[in-house]
Amino acid sequence: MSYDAFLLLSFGGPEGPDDVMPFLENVTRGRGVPRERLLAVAEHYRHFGGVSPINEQNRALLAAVEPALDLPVYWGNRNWHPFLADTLRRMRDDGVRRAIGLATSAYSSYSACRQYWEDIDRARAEVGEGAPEVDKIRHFHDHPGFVEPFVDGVKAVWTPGARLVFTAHSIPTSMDESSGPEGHRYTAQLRETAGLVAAGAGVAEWDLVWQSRSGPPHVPWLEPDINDHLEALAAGGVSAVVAAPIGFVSDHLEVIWDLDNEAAETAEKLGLRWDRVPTPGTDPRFVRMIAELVAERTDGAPRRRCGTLPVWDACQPGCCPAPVRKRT
Ligand SMILES: CC1=C(CCC(=O)O)c2cc3nc(cc4[nH]c(cc5[nH]c(cc1n2)c(C)c5CCC(=O)O)c(CCC(=O)O)c4C)C(CCC(=O)O)=C3C
Ligand SMILES: [Fe+2]
Repeated sequence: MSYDAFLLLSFGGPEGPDDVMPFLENVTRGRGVPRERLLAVAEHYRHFGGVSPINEQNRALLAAVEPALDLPVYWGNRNWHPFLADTLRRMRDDGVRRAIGLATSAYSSYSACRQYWEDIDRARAEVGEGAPEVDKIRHFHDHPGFVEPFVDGVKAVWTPGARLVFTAHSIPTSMDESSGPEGHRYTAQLRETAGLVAAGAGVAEWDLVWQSRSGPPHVPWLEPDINDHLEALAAGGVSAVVAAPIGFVSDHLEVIWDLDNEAAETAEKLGLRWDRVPTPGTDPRFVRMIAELVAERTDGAPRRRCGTLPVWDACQPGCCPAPVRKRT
């Protein structure tokens, strides 16, 4: 297949205090997130002047990727400027017919995968006539370019006797059940990545736990939460924790608030030594990975990967379906 552009697809984040509530309303529209949760998360953003680091991180990633590709690069978000529809309109005006897209999510699940396909469909419909076609790059949870930066991060702070704890964004258990072609692929991929990172760092024992739970309390989400897990570890006599947020590709707000602030505070209260491993960000191996993933699609380059779960280029229709939303 030949493509005439590369498109980075991401979540988006506010870039000032006035953006916070409109951004959060975009994220949560029709998703049954309680108002109190919304207001609490708005406070997290306000601690950073209403600016999420995610947009700057995506600009940096795009700048690093551009010289590694033979294609013009573009960037469009789900929830904030530059919105995907505006980007697709600009691409059409630049003469782009068919783009290869990379979402800033390594894993399966509605939020991390199918929802990006829906974003693309909606944005193309909004642009209408001449809107570029967009294909999406496969999950990369087991690509060495994603795994190795975490391995180095763990090694850099490892102390014998510490507990290695991997974290990822919690999702509703129903969303995990319908993730991937046979279900539960979100948790399966995360376990695979965790095992690969732990093995690379030479650590035998590790845990996979969850962070950043949203949604109403009566809806079950993946557990345990990192904070509850720290309590359990401390009660069991553990004295040091190394936390590796393998659910994310950059140190955005879910990392710098939910881990560096909340979980670090919990650890301090419990007398636990706490080290948090960086995400890949613009690590040269991660940047090279993106070029390799594009080459898989354009030149039929072999897939470089270290896991064994199946991966695929195009998602089948039943994969990661949108959650059934009850109207109340
Ligand atoms: C799986 C997953 C990822 C990882 C994959 C990926 O990266 O895509 C992720 C990433 C992110 N989540 C982010 C922010 C938020 N997520 C929310 C809410 C939700 N996340 C969900 C899932 C995920 N989210 C879900 C199922 C919801 C419930 C609402 C719904 O069904 O959609 C809310 C609403 C308020 C609240 O937290 O309740 C916010 C503000 C940011 C931006 C951070 C920044 O600004 O720096 C990023 C990268
Ligand atoms: Fe989220």
